[in-house]
Amino acid sequence: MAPYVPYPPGLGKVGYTVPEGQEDGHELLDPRLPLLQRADLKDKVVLLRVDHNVVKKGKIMDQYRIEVTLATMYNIIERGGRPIIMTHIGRPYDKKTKILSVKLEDESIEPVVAYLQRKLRIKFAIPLFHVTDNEGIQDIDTSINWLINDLRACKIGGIYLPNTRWFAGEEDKGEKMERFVVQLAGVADVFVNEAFGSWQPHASTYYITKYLPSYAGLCMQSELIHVQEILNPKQPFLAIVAGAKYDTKIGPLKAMYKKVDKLILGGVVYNTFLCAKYGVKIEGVEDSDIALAKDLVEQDKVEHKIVELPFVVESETLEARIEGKYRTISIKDFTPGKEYSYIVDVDPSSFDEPHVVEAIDLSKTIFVNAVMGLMPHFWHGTYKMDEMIDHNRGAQKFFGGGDTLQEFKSLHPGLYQKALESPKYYLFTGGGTVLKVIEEGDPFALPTIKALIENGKQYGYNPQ
Ligand SMILES: Nc1ncnc2c1ncn2[C@@H]1O[C@H](COP(=O)(O)OP(=O)(O)O)[C@@H](O)[C@H]1O
Ligand SMILES: O=C(OP(=O)(O)O)[C@H](O)COP(=O)(O)O
Repeated sequence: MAPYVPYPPGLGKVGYTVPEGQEDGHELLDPRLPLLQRADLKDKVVLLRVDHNVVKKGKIMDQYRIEVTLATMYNIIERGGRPIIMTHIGRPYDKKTKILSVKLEDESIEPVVAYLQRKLRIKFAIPLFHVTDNEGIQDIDTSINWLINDLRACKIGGIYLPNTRWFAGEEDKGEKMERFVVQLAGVADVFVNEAFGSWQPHASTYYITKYLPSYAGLCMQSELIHVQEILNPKQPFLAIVAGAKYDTKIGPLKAMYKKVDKLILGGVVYNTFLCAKYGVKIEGVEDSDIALAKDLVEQDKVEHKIVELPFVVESETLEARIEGKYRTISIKDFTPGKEYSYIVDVDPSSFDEPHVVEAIDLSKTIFVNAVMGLMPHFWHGTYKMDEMIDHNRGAQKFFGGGDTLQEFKSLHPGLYQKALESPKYYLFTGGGTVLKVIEEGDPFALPTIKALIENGKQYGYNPQ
C-alpha cells in the first residue's frame, strides 16, 4: 500500500489541523521533501529519530530539545502510529582513537525517558541489549519483539531505544552499519527524522532511509524554514562561533567566513585560531587541528572579517576555577613559540573594546553558536556576550546549539524566556547543523535531508 495519504478534503495542505495557506513558511520547504503530515501512520510502528542529546553526566541540562519534539510525538500517536524513539547522547565514539566507550551512568537515555513519562504520563519501555564497555551493542536482539507486541497492543505508550551511539553499527561505514540498519528497519514500518541537530550521516539518521518510507518531522520542518533566514541574512551579518566540537565545525566555519561581514571566535575554535595565527602553543591544542585553521588565518589577512577578542583567560587546570591558578592575558603579548596553559575563556572585558562593541551593535543579523568558555566554571565570557548581543535590539538574533542554548538558559533565565517569545530571536536545536547548511548553501542539501528526498522519489512521493 502507498505510504502516503492524500490531504484530507477541505483541510490544510500541510497538516490536517492547519487550514491551507496559514502554515508558517510552508512555501519555503522543498516540495520534494516527504512531510510527516502526509505519512500513512495508522497502525504503523514509527521509528522516530530525535535529537534529545540533552544529558550530561546523567542529568538533563535543558529540556528544550525534548519539548520541541512533543508535537511530532503527539501527531504520530494521534494518527494511530506507535512510536519507537531513538537519539544519540554525547560522543561515545572517539574518531581519533577509534574507541567506543559506553558510559552507562553518564550517557544513558534514561533521564530523557523519565522526563517524557512525567510529562506525557505514558509508559515507555527501554529494551535491554547486551552491551560491553568498548564494543558497545552489537545487535538489536529479538527480545524487542515482546515490546513491539505490547506497543502494538497499546500496553505501553512507546519504546525508547538505548543511545544510538552505543550501537557498534551507528557510526561504522561497513558491515556493522549494514547489519544495524537492517535490524533497525526490521522493527518499524515508517521512519521519521525529527533530528535537525544530527546532520552527520549515521545509520539512524541517514542509512535507515534506504529501507523504510521516510518523512521529515514537524520540528525538522520548522528548522529548515527558519535556517533560510540565515542563508539570506540582513547585513551586516555577524556570526559568533565557539565551543568544543572542532572537528565538525572547522570545515563549515570556513564556508561561514565567506558569508559573514564579521566573525567572532571563542572556545576551542578560538584557541586553535590563535595558535595558527600567532604561533603560540596552548595546552590541549593539537598540531593537526592548528593545521586546519591555517586557511582561515590566510583568508583573514586579506579580508579582515575576524574580530579578535583581545583578552583571554589562562588556567593551569581544567578541573576548577582556583584562585591564583588562572589569570587574564592579552593576545598583544603573544609571540611565536610562547607557551601557555589551557585557555579556558575569553575575558568579559574583551566585549568592552570599541571594535567589538561596534561589530555587535551595528549588525542586523547575529548568529550565535557559542559557549565562550569551559563550563561550568568559566562562564563569565559567555555571560557578557549574551548581554551584549541582547543590547542590539534591532538585530535578528539566532542562537543555535545544544550547549549554546543550555548555557543561555542557565546564565540568563529571564532573557532566555524572553527570547523564546520574541520575534527578534530564534533558537535552533542544532548549531553545527546551521554551519553545515551555510557550507552546503541549501538546507535541503544536508545529507539527512537529501536522504529523505531520495526516499520520497523511491516511494513515489507526490506533494500535490
Ligand atoms: N576554551 C575552552 N576549552 C575547553 N572547552 C571549552 C572551551 N570553551 C568552551 N568549551 C566547551 O564547549 C562546550 C560546548 O561546545 P559545543 O558542543 O561545540 O557547543 P554547541 O553544543 O553549542 O554547538 C561546552 O561544554 C564548554 O564547556
Ligand atoms: O549537540 C548537537 O549539535 P550542536 O552541538 O551543534 O548543537 C547534536 O546533538 C549533534 O551532535 P554531534 O555533533 O555529536 O553529531
